[in-house]
Parts: sequence; C-alpha cells; structure tokens
Amino acid sequence: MTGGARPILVIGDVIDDIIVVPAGPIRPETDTLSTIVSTQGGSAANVAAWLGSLGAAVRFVGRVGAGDGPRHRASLEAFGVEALIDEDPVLATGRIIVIVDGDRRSFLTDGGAARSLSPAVLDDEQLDAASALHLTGHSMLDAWRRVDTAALIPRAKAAGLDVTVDPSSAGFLRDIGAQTFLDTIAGTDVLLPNRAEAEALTGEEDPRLAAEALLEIVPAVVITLGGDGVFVAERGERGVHLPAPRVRVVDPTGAGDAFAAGFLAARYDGADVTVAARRAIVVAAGALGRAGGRPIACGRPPHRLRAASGAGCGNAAARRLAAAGGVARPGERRDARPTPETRAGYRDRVPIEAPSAADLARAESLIAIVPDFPTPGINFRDITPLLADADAFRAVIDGLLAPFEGTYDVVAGIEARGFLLAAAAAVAGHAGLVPIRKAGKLPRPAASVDYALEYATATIEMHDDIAPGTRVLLIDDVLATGGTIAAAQGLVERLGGTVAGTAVLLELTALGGRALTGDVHALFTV
Ligand SMILES: O=P(O)(O)OC[C@H]1O[C@H](OP(=O)(O)OP(=O)(O)O)[C@H](O)[C@@H]1O
Ligand SMILES: Nc1ncnc2[nH]cnc12
Repeated sequence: MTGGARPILVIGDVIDDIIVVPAGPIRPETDTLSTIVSTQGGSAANVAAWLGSLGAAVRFVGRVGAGDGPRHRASLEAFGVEALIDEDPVLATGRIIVIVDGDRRSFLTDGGAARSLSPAVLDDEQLDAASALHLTGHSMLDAWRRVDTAALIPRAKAAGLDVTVDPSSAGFLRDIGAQTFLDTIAGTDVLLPNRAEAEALTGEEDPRLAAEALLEIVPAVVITLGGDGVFVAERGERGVHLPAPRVRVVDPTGAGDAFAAGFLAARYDGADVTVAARRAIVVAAGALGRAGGRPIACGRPPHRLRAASGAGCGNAAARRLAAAGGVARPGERRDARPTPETRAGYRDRVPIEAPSAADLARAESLIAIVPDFPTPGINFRDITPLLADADAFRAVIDGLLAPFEGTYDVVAGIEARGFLLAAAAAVAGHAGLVPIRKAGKLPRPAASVDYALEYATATIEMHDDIAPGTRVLLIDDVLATGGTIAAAQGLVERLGGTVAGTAVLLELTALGGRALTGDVHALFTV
C-alpha cells in the first residue's frame, strides 16, 4: 500500500469518556475519593486522532448527539483529522465510564448516537478516494450494522483499500458470538485483536494457536499481548513474536488504539505487516506513558487543518489524570522554559555550509572498528579518533546540520555519544541543547521509554517541559537497529514536540534501523 494524499478512512465510535481513577479500592455503599475527568474518546475516533498526530492523512466518519458535533469535530481537527461527524436528532452522544484500577480498566458503555451510525453511509466516492479502511468492533454490535459492515468490506476491497479491523472488546465479542463476528468481517486484510479478544474469537489462550485459527479467516493477524509484546502472523509465514519495551504505565486507556494507528500509519508509508507492528509498538508505548486515550494535540501541526488546531492543546484533562495516576516523577512544570520565539540568537544564526566530500571522507576514515566490543560478535564503531581531530569533528558537525538549516529550534542528543555531537551541533547551529538521558539521571519530571538495541536493552528519558510544537533536531552517533532513535522520536512527539529531523554519523544498514525510525540523515553508511 502506498500513501500519497489518499486518506485512511476510519468509521465508527466517537463518544465522551468519563474516566474515574479511585484513590483506593472502591468501597461499596459509601464514598471513595476519586479523580474524575471527562474527555473525548471512542476507539475509532482515538485511532483517527493518533493517525493524525503521526502525520497520516485521515478522514473520520462518526455520529454524536444533537449539539455535540462542533465539539467533537474540533477535538479531532486539532490532530489534523478531517472529521465528518453528523448529529443524531434523538440519541445523545455515546458515553463510556472507564474505571481505572492500576493497569486494569472496566468500561460501562452506552453507545448512544454512535450506535445509530451505519457503515453503509460510506459511498463509493469516499471509498475510491481513500487508501485504507479501519473499522472497530463497536460498529458490529447490532445485527443491522453487522449486515451493513459485511456489505461494506467487499466494496472497500473492490475499491482497492487495505481493510483492518480491531475487534475492540472481548466482552462484546462474547455477546455477539465469535462466529457471527468472523462472518461479518470476511474479506478483512489484517485483524488487530488483543489477547483476550483473540481468545474470545478462537477459544485458544495461546496467541500462536489463536493466530493459526484466525488465519483461516483473514490473511494477517497481529495480536497485542500487553507487556509481553505482539504476535504477528501471516498466512504462509512463520509467526513472529515482537517484544514490547518495558514502560512505566501512566494510563493504559487508548494504547490499543494508538497501536492500531501506529500500525496503519506505517502501512500507509508502505511498511509490511511485521515492520508496521514494530512501529506500532513504539507508538503504543508512548500512549501508555501518558494519560488519556489520545495524543497531545499540539504535538504535530495538522497539515490540512492547521487553522482549526488548538482545541485540546496542552491537554488539561490528561494532566489531571497524570496527577491522579502518578507520572514518572511528579513535580511542577516550569513556566519560564524557552520557546522558539524567546530563544536568544535565533535571528543571528550563521548559515551552516555543507562540508566538502574530501573532508567528509577523511572524517569517515577516522572511525575505528573494534571487534568483539562490548560483546563477542559486535564490530564496534569507535568515533573517538574522529572527535579528537578538530577538522574532522567540525566537518561532521556541519554535515549533520546542513540539510536542516532553519528547520529546528533545539538540538536533542542521546546519551552518551549523541551528547558529544549534539552539544557541538547546538553551538554551531546557534540552537539550544536538550539532553535525552539514560534512566534516572534527569532531576525534574521526565517521560521515559524502554527499548532494545544491538547488544543490550536501555531506558531513555527527557524532561517533560519542552514548549508545545518545539521543532527538535535529533542527533546520535550510530543508527543500528533503530531502537534508540525510534524511542527518542517517540519521546519528543509524546511530549508535544515535533521531530524536525534525525541525523546520525553512521548507519549500519544491515540492521535495518530505518524500518523503525523512518527517514534519517546519515553522513556515512556501511
Ligand atoms: O540503533 P540502536 O540499535 O538503538 O543503536 C544505536 C545506539 O547504540 C549506541 O548507544 P549505547 O546505548 O550503546 O551507548 P553510549 O552510551 O555509549 O552512547 C549508540 O550511541 C546509539 O545511541
Ligand atoms: N556496532 C556498533 N558500534 C557502535 N555503536 C553502536 N550502537 C549500536 N551498535 C553499535
């Protein structure tokens, strides 16, 4: 599948979430102090919001109660989503009460107006204009909507769309019956159940066996397994288990939707099912580390609907929930943080000139290869001889910065070797420096993410006070498996920044890191 300008079409539930975080165990027959926050949700709408925040073109079709259309439209448009939301004259907007108990959630669901939306509203013109179609199980609760869904999927296939379905609820699958659901989604390309849903659909607890059974119905299945990662199965291929990074869970609400969006966005960029699942893991990890079911609205300026953005910016509801659920290190946000406008020296910046090919070649020759470090079998690329040479050091700093002239506000470096390059680059580029540190080193509130690299696992953290929309140029020395950079990109986006670009000295192409990171400017490749 290729993206182009054709949007991913998402149709389904858009509702109001009422999220309840009790201060302790719920005490029947008396009060339990709780933090209660209202926010916009719905699985399909959340997927659309995450897709928009990831930069994909996305069109959402949904239905709410009379008078609620503008509010829900604005909240999705803030993420760059084209939101086609109509109003039901009779039914109120759907509501779900989410009771958060550690990493367990219970949902008390009243679908309301969302249940009066038929997938049949999508006409051929809309299908022809789209690149993919995503549906959630909430659209299949009622018999009449199942009939319409079953008719829509072949029409979408005939229009050339990739169809993905998230079953959304093990409880509802049990209510409607596994076979009924599977009959409804016939023709789907990729099914995205979680472990409980896969079990509800197949009776198999083991994801491998569940996937095997589901492959009888659909050509690809991606089963999310919470902290245990993801199981990816495609017809005719060996199933693959992908581990998940260990993340500090602030709020699990919407992580499955973030996963679905990460998966769809990667497919939109042309990734195969396994690579898309890897990228989705990174997006879902980001969602787990923050409160609320949707991304931070200011994270990435929406392309088409920039003027409409701003609703939900700063996400007060998410901050209240974070306070109730406990972020990594509670503390105050600093108000005096620098913004692109206040940062000194921006206007005086001297243009960086690209270094000559000869200077770069000389610099490259100074990178040493140390066999079997830090573990047997690893050819370690040692940049210290290059750093020790003033001309080579200057040449690579200019080479890292030159393509990004004028596009970034700060340079972020990843501990430890990334610091050496990023600090020099920040000075040369007249920009500030943001350190992305290994776990436990940053003194103020920080977001954190775990990841795997070529020879170890690690955790990186970043202070959570960058100004919304700050354009961050990420710099590191080596791109190997891509775990480090993908984790850093996720952190920046999660904290409301925009990744203006990513640059490394050296890319080890055989390790395929780009599949995780997307485009990276690599000065040297081996
Ligand atoms: O693409 P990946 O597989 O994630 O690997 C790349 C990372 O590996 C190294 O960091 P490392 O954590 O080894 O250590 P450092 O502290 O010496 O920079 C390197 O500096 C990159 O950050
Ligand atoms: N082979 C390698 N050499 C230096 N740094 C690395 N980071 C990950 N793999 C590496």
